Amino acid sequence: MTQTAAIIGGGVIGGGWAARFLLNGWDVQVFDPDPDAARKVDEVLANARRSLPGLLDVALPDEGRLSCHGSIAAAVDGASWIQESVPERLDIKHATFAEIQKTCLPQAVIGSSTSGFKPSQLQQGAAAPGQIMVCHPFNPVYLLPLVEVVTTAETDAAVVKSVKRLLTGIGMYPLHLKKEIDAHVADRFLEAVWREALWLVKDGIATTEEIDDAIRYGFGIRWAQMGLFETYRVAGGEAGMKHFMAQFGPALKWPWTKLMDVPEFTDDLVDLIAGQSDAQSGHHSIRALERIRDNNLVAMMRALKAQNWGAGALLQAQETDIRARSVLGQRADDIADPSQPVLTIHRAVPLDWTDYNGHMNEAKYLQAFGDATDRFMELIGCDAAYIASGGSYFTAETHIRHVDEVHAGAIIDVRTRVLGGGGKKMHLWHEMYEGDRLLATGEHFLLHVSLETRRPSDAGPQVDAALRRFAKAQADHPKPEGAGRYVGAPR
Ligand SMILES: NC(=O)C1=CN([C@@H]2O[C@H](COP(=O)(O)OP(=O)(O)OC[C@H]3O[C@@H](n4cnc5c(N)ncnc54)[C@H](O)[C@@H]3O)[C@@H](O)[C@H]2O)C=CC1
Ligand SMILES: C[N+](C)(C)CC(=O)CC(=O)[O-]
Repeated sequence: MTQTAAIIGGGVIGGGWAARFLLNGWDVQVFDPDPDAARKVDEVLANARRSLPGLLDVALPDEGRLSCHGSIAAAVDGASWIQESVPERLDIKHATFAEIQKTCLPQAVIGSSTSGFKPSQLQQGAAAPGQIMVCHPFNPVYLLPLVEVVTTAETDAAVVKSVKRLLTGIGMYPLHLKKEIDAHVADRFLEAVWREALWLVKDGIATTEEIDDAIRYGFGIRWAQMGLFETYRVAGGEAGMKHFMAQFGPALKWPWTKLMDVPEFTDDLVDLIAGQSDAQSGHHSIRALERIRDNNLVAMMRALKAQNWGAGALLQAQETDIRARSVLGQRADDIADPSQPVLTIHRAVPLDWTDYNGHMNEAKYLQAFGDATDRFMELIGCDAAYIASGGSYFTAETHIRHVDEVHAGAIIDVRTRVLGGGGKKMHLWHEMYEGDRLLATGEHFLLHVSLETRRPSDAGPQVDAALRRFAKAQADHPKPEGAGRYVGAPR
């Protein structure tokens, strides 16, 4: 059954939460008193639609329904998750919780996006304190997985368990903190770095752009994949962490830092920072910067996914879970009617698959058809275990016809037919669609090989039988239009 999330406050963060829930199949009900809020949420959603679905190599569930409401009571009606993202002021947050708790479901989770307040502060004076907890996300909420979950003694352990399950289900990484503290964990780092950067600008040591360069050309990339301690462990060389600490620990006491002071936010300092920031990035609109940021995040996260590491390992796990629950997790025996083409790919076109022509690059058609072949091999039993036992298929010949273009974010399906197969041979026909629009066809001839001799060999009996079952059941279908075509054939 579709679940409903209420988003109270639809600004930068509320809009991001709305997109995260919606694109993971939840219905979303928004309340925000700003008359412009629906437009802003729509704009965030448009950016999310072009970036989030393509993170995975399998489609997310169908998008839920979005509605905007004129009161908190209407927005929280029937919601099992309520995410508060109103401005960072305790009095506004308290008034919002009081209004929510007048009518919300008693079992609903009330998560607060607060960047700094402790959950015990949020719970003060609440009708049901145990229902309120910190669920602190990171911008853009629809792409970044981290959520700091901070609870108090009032919070039921079973609720925490269900909160973690629900957040994991929408592709997030709940980090449950052992103790509450002002600004949780991640914002304490960010504040420390920000404070130091402000001094560097104020003292004329570096501009905003130079500081950003110091991060993005170096330790920023390093942190994204290993964090702080794992990075420093490696930096200690063979002698490891203890050596690293012995060598660099004393430096912490040298005057390298002004971390304990905060520069005063005088008009001069604000103008200096804002002016440098305008010079650095003012030629891009905020929405354009968001799109640049999202393109980069998607490319980096997909690179981490290929390595099954860090945030990428989380994507792998989500993808495995979605596949297992869909027809893409089927084996040949699960398919009652083998006479029909088999769905082998159901996914969104990722941002990093598009090119200078603004559409899916030709190389990615081969990628998608290659993935469809891999999926079909798995379906007939040529899976990781079979390959480890020494047999596999190598592609000998490929012919792709590009019929129509497709853009980032579109959901594409590949349906696969067997034109022939058995013994050493497998002849596949892939058709790629967006809805019922044919985008491309791929004809692929593969040979079964022994991975030991690297020479053609007959497929194992179970793989062979499964392949022949499809080939026989589909043999009476007319030959697909375009099959056997070659580049010089008359048009
Ligand atoms: N912007 C950021 O980078 C991050 C912000 N947060 C936290 O998220 C929360 C929201 O921050 P932003 O989205 O950045 O602020 P924002 O200013 O973009 O959005 C706040 C929204 O709340 C609405 N609002 C004001 N009073 C309201 C009320 N009584 N009921 C419902 N809506 C109301 C406003 O109209 C506005 O659309 C804050 O607690 C902030 O600390 C958390 C992570 C990152
Ligand atoms: C600046 N900030 C404190 C609102 C930042 C956050 O809370 C998290 C983020 O997205 O950086």
